[in-house]
Amino acid sequence: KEKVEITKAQRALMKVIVDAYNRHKIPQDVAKKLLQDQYSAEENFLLLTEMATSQVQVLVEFTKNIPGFLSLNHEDQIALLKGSAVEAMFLRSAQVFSQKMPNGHTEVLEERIRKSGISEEFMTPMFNFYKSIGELHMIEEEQALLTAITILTPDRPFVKDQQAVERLQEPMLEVLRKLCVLQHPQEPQYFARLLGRLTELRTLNHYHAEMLTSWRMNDHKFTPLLCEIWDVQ
Ligand SMILES: COc1ccc(-c2nc3ccccc3n2[C@H](C(=O)NC2CCCCC2)C2CCCCC2)c(OC)c1
Repeated sequence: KEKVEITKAQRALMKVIVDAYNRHKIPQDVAKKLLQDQYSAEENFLLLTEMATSQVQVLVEFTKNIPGFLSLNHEDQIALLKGSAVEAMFLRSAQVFSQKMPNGHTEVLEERIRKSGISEEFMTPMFNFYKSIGELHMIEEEQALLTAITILTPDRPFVKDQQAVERLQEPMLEVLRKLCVLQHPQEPQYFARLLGRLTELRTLNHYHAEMLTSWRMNDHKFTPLLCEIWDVQ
């Protein structure tokens, strides 16, 4: 039986990531807002673009706190952010959707999202992902590390020095692996399940631009930041 122990250095790395993650969590208010009222497709689209814009800004701040990130080649820093922003947004949405809510609230939230204006064909892949994240019952350390690992994916388009990114991602993967063994001793394959979610997350990337342009309304307006990050307009 492998005796797993998180070293002092690994605990310090985890603390840096979790503190940054908690400091840069956008307010959960989007779920509360959606539970309060029903909005038109136009209002929902505006809410999505506002939430997504602030989430990208928060993601940049979180990423700057990842040890070693600011020492990477500057073009590679941009390539990593651009390459992971949509995945980080869906990962955050899944965490918001899976958070503990009073009885029946998650069902109302799901209903509001289903009727928000997004076209039918994307509901299944999106909710399948949200539910598969929810089933993992991740602790915040796992959520924070998974977000950092998503950002530090070496094979994003246009990344020049992939080895430098691997050198940052590997210690995160090792801490997460140990954490999973310690947190879920009954589930030796838990870490593999967690990484499997990252593969599912990449498929949402493919749907993303079409989810936006097919939103049930005319004249989809995006903020300049979202035009940079999303493949729209
Ligand atoms: C591209 O298509 C879509 C479709 C749905 C969502 C989504 N899934 C959600 C699950 C839980 C709560 C909110 C959720 N959202 C939108 C939102 O506000 N997402 C925020 C993005 C930044 C990080 C926090 C969540 C809602 C959907 C209902 C209409 C208003 C926007 C989504 O979030 C990427 C993207």
